[in-house]
Amino acid sequence: MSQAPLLEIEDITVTLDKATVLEDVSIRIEPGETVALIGRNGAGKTTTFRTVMGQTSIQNGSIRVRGTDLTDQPSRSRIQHGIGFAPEDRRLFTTLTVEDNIQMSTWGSDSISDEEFQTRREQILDIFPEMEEFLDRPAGQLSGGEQKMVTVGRALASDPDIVLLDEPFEGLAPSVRERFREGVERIKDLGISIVVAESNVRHAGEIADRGYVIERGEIVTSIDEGEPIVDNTEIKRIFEGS
Ligand SMILES: Nc1ncnc2c1ncn2[C@@H]1O[C@H](COP(=O)(O)OP(=O)(O)OP(=O)(O)O)[C@@H](O)[C@H]1O
Repeated sequence: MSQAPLLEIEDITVTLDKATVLEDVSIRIEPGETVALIGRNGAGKTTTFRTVMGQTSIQNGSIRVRGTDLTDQPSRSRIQHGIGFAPEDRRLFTTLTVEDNIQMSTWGSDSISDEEFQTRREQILDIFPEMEEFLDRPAGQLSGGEQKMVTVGRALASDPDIVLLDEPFEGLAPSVRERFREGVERIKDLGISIVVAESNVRHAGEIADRGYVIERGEIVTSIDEGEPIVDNTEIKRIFEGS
């Protein structure tokens, strides 16, 4: 019998304020993969991630991690099952230090001891050594790029098997973006699966093994490993109108 996928989003439909924002969205992620969820602004990427994290109510469908159904579980349980999330809007506690923001994500978790957290902390600083410089500063005093770094660090603190990165490169200066790309490569090297939401096709093509294309809340095509992302026909239609 084949093993259940690491993350399986099956036929999810989400209605917000009477509008259907996601319709029958299905995505499967296997261990160690980096997969892009590509779509224009408003296509439904953030809502997909928020639904995986239990932050929206779901009309239909299921979310499973290694075959365990988490559809009705709270966000905390999803984190404990190994899903980390770096939201686009960051959601940091601006008056708390970076260190506290990161450690808070493990509060209430039975599965992470102080010792394990120290190991995670070292791993995070290994991925983004520059964070050492601002660990003691309130998160609200950091630049946008630094704050993004903290959200990724926070997503890694709970020892995830998979992280959801929502537009991690958006708004970053080219040099900072390059640092982020290196950071993402390090996360991959740790064997952590990544789902990256991207409205920038080139960025998606640079880091993802394969992809799903989302348009108006529906997955319109998937791009297999080895197939070019940037030159995909549906991508061209959506992004270039050709
Ligand atoms: N709370 C809400 N109530 C009603 N509609 C919503 C709500 N949240 C999102 N939407 C709508 O759902 C659609 C998908 O939004 P979503 O944020 O998931 O898109 P996205 O692909 O992540 O784009 P972006 O990167 O611009 O956030 C949009 O049309 C948006 O206006």
